[in-house]
Amino acid sequence: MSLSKMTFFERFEADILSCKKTITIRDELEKDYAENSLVQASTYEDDRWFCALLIKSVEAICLSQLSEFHAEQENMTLSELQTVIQEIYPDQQHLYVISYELAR
Ligand SMILES: CC(=O)Nc1ccn([C@@H]2O[C@H](CO)[C@@H](O)[C@H]2O)c(=O)n1
Repeated sequence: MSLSKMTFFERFEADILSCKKTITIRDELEKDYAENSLVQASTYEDDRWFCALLIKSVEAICLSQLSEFHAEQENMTLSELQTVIQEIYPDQQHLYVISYELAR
């Protein structure tokens, strides 16, 4: 079964709802989202639902491949994104780029 729920840090909620953040980068434990499936998004801090997302793709990535293009889709600079990923997933080289659209 593919996953049907995803949590985000609350600080990213506004960017997701305004479509400024259209990808998330996750590890092995959170890669099993099916393309074209609907996923319910809630905040990590208090598990508050805030939107439904339509999964567009899930692609494996090596940290060394992280680019300005990914950062743009995160509404961050590349160095901000590298810092965030280092904080959430220290020492992990293999991650997954999950792209999504806001479901309306
Ligand atoms: C709350 C939880 O369980 N996990 C995560 C993991 C990641 N992210 C965000 O995805 C991007 C790349 O990782 C960055 O914008 C991250 O901050 C998130 O919001 N929540």
